[in-house]
Amino acid sequence: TCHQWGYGEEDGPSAWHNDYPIAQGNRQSPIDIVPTETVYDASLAPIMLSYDLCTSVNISNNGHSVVVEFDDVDDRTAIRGGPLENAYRLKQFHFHWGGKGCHGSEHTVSGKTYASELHLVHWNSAKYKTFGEAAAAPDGLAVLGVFLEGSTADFRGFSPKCLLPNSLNYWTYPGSLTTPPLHESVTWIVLKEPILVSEKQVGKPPAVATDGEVPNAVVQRRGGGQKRMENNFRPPQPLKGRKVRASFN
Ligand SMILES: CCCCNCc1ccc(S(N)(=O)=O)cc1
Ligand SMILES: [Zn+2]
Repeated sequence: TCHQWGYGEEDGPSAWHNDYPIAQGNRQSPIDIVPTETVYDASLAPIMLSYDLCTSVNISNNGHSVVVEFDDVDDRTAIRGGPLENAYRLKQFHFHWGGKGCHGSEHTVSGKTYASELHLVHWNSAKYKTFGEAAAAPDGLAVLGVFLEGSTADFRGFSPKCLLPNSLNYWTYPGSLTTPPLHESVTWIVLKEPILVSEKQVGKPPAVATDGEVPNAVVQRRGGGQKRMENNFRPPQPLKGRKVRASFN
């Protein structure tokens, strides 16, 4: 069978190891972040985001999420500092969400789930020539995770900068893609402070699939061909001895 995966009963996270054995690897994501078990590392630099000259090129529903892609021909739009040794170039951002109520984030904080989680995906353009190459390398990607919870928030323009909270305090740990191919290539940087988005925005999944083309994330939804894409989050994975560092005390 070709690599069809989703979030349903048959093809969801508990089945992914059949096609992607790395699902049971030693640096899988997401994880449950337990603040009292994190280690404050004073040598961790602040993260620096240069998103001012970012050029989004498209938005698409890939059957697993809504993805906004960026023009990544140069380091204009990049993340630096933090646990990173050089600039990582912004490739895309996307979201993970639930259905009703407050579960939907991938990372959890002492078991607390948020309504949704934004992932800003960057790749190590200093060491690799393409995103695909970087995505398979242990130091290839850096994903900035931002929790979203309910109320109303500004959403002017499309600069990812307006999607960020006031504080850039973060946790960081070595992990993986949270969807197949689950490559263990991600340095995760998860911001502690959530941003606020409106209940109706988070509760209501994005535009339904266009008629006829029903992405696989929708196909296995039971309840009679509902057109909603929801619950596209992977549950927390074993820490396997990894250290989670905090940039703040
Ligand atoms: C070489 C093919 C890789 C495509 N994979 C994209 C991708 C990017 C980010 C994440 S996430 N959810 O870990 O940020 C998952 C999957
Ligand atoms: Zn993601």
